[in-house]
Amino acid sequence: MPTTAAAIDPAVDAKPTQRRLADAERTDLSELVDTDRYPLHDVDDPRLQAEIARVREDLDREGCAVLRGFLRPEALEQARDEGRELSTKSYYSSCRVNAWFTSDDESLPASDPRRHFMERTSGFVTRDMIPADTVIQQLYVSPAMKRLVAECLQEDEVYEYADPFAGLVQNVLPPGTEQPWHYDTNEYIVTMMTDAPETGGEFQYCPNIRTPAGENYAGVGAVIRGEDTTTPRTLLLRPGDLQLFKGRYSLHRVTRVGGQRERHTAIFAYSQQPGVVGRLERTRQLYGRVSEAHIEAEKRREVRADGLLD
Ligand SMILES: O=C(O)CCC(=O)C(=O)O
Ligand SMILES: [Fe+2]
Repeated sequence: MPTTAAAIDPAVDAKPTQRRLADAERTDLSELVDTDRYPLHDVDDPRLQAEIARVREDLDREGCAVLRGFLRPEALEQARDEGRELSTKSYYSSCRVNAWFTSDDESLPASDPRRHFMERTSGFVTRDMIPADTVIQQLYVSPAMKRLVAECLQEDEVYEYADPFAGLVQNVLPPGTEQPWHYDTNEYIVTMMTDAPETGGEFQYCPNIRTPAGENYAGVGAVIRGEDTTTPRTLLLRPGDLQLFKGRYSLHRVTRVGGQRERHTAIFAYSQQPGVVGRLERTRQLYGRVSEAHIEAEKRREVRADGLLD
């Protein structure tokens, strides 16, 4: 006769699991998020409305906003421990890049900022490696989180990436590494540090240093060469703060990490449309491998480029 766990110990049945799993129907994040300050389950709550209004203002003004103390202390402790465990699965790549990620152009004078190359080390743990019971995976898929991000960005809806790797990643910066000055290709990113280095690893940004009307090479060059130290702002970020950042026009970097401890940041990637999958070559470059989803998405793009289907 088969015996079930419940038959042996009735308490098991009464308390099936302690750990919550990522669930795209779960709106109540009160175990993880400081919902006294950010009552995510009720978008109409005046406390949340006030926070959203402030975030919108900050984003409009300087492309950067922070929801301080977003995680509850116990959830932060869990996220930090999970991040430390996950970091052993990081894929690292290093390359020399300029702020635009373009290749060297010898026709330009040596002093041009496009010829200023900096060492960039990326360490990433991809979504497929991040278990469903981790704090960051639970947050990423929750409708309450998506609603918050959509409200802050004044979008109707935001969606998880369909990309099996890139939707949620943990960014790992070991001591001695940095993310040099750059712009993002995404309109915005949502991030949360889960572990801070002992020294360095500071997020610095130059609000709207370029605009759709111009690159402002002179101004950008002065920052990149370290001649202009007054334009960059340093944002004090603490583990458990949620950051929204629009990086298309605001040059930014993470300074070199010092001390013994790594810097861990969760990056929550959302899009305006469902079904987003990253490009094949870019995926290989960033994560060292690709999935069937990337290969198939690339094939569909090629078909579309021919104009033969849809
Ligand atoms: O880790 C951060 O705080 C931001 C990193 C960044 O700029 C990026 O991933 O593009
Ligand atoms: Fe960036």
